[in-house]
Amino acid sequence: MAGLEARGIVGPFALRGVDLLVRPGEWVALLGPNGSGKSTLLRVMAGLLRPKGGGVYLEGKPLRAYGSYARGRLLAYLPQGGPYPEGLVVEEVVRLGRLPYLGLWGREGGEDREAVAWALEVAGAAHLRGRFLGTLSGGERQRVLLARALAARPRYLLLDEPTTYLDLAHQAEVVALLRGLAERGVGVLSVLHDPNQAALAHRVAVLRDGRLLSEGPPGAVLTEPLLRGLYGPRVRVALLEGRPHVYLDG
Ligand SMILES: Nc1ncnc2c1ncn2[C@@H]1O[C@H](COP(=O)(O)OP(=O)(O)OP(=O)(O)O)[C@@H](O)[C@H]1O
Repeated sequence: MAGLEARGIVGPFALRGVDLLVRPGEWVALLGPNGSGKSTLLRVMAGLLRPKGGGVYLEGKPLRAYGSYARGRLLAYLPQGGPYPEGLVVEEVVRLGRLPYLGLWGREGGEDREAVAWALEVAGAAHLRGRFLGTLSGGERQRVLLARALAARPRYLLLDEPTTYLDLAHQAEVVALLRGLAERGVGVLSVLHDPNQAALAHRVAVLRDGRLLSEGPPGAVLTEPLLRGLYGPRVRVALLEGRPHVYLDG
């Protein structure tokens, strides 16, 4: 079956039985309070953490049955924090994203160079290509790491808070990019804290205390009762052009 699927994930840490399916061609935003298990779920779905119960399936096959290069060609993961390869030049960092195609000693071909150039361009990092990663601002670095994930041209993209460190204009660009990638067939799962960014996704999944509280189209999930339950009684939701717009009263 097409898709990246978490089935009955229990543990590690907070997760208490989570089912989530990300299909090619859709962007799912994962929302939830601090400590609810979002990053843990993403790392489990990227194959970086082993669940205590349940399993992850990539295109119908258990994720752990894939070798790391085969998995890396299908699925890319953008972590929330470091460590960062600070001593590398941006272009080298992004080329690391091609590792699943090259192996450790592989020779780079035209397709690899094209993918790196494309990823730098769409992540808005092409002008940084000659800079050392360690000299960049937080937002610039974030765009380079996004480019590294894109360079694999993955079928599934898992992103942990991809808009952190970005200024307002770049946040909007990344959000538009996620939607655009999904529209070109990529399955995107992104942890986001801003419900107004999540409102632009095709589907929103909400985690609380390690369980999936709600899942569906943004208009059905991002309601006042649900958001007040998560973030307190001051939350208000207005509809702007048919989409929920979330703000705090007073
Ligand atoms: N390595 C670890 N060892 C022990 N507990 C951990 C570990 N990693 C995460 N946890 C715990 O698991 C729970 C979920 O953490 P997780 O990082 O998945 O939450 P989150 O929803 O991504 O939070 P945030 O919004 O703050 O990033 C937290 O209570 C956290 O303390």
